[in-house]
Amino acid sequence: MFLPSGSQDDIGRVVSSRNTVYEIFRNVATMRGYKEISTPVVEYANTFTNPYVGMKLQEMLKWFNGDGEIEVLRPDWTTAISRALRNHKGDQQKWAYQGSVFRREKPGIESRQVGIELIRTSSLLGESECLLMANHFLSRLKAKDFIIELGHTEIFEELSRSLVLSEEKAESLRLAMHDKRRDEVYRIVMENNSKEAAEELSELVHAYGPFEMINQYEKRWKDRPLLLNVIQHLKKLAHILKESGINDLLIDLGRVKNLPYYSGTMFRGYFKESGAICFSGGRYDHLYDQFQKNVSAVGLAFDVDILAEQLEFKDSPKKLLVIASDDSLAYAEKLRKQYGDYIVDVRYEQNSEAVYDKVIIIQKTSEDYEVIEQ
Ligand SMILES: N[C@@H](Cc1c[nH]c[nH+]1)C(=O)O
Repeated sequence: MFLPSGSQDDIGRVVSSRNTVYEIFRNVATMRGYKEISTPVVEYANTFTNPYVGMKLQEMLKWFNGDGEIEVLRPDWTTAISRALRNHKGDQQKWAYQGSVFRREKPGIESRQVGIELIRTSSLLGESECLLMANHFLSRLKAKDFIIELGHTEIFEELSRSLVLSEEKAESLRLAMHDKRRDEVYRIVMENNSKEAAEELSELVHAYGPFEMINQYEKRWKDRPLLLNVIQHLKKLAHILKESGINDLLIDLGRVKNLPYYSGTMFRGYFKESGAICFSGGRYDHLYDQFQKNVSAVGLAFDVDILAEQLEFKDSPKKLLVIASDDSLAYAEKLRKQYGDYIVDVRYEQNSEAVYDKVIIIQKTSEDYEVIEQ
């Protein structure tokens, strides 16, 4: 009644967990040489809907401004950052950000992200840094049970290149690939009378599993230079990850892009137990074309809400309750020094809800203060 549907207040643990995620992210990003960047929450819709980006206006939170232009709440950091950095001079390659994005398709509308964007790096350096940073950050969050999935936009693009499909049909095909509906993929492609493509694409739906599966496809595509190149690139990337101790890798060679601007390697991180996606990203070398700039770029964003959910507070400090009065507030403040490693809560009476490791009462005597431990 007081809040629009999709908006909500949060209290206590969930807020603390998110803030812990933000803090650890900032620390890891700083220590890896990232520079922080922030962009406004309100932008022009066209920044995200223009053909270079291709996001859908229907999914954005939007309104008309006084001049009749459509403005939106930031639906995507990557696009906003490319706009912000389009004329940036200097050699900084690694950028880090934190804040909300707003998309209608997401339950809750607002989702909190922390993320990184790397520009003008060689492709292996940029992609491996994204995933090594993800591993570093998730380890700092003590989130060990995750798995990384690698995919590449060019496999589906190459195998469907020869098809002549209306925009609508192309979208249905992409959707069927995304949902792994093999029969539907076969049916749509057969409408095009392309038996070979229908077989290849419907088989691609199942090119999903442990990373080692990639060797099969390396053999299968040995005479197809473009596909072979993609496979060898993914193998090199996986090799760097494995050498760095990251062994839980999957491939999804049939993956289609979840954001229109991806052009190359894509990656996602899943929690094994819940299957929740904790990060998602990829290469987008053509996003800067809209500014007549040729900039290679790759990045990923972490879902703060998902990360915060699985955070455990193992070593939270002990709690002290100081019961004071109007006369002893200044004295109670002094006690904080003495109990430097405690969480110190000053109140006038007991708290019926919280549990404390220690409770002390300050009583003012005629001369001084008396501290009584309970
Ligand atoms: N902006 C993407 C993540 C990403 C960052 N950089 C590249 N991709 C998302 O919201 O899913």
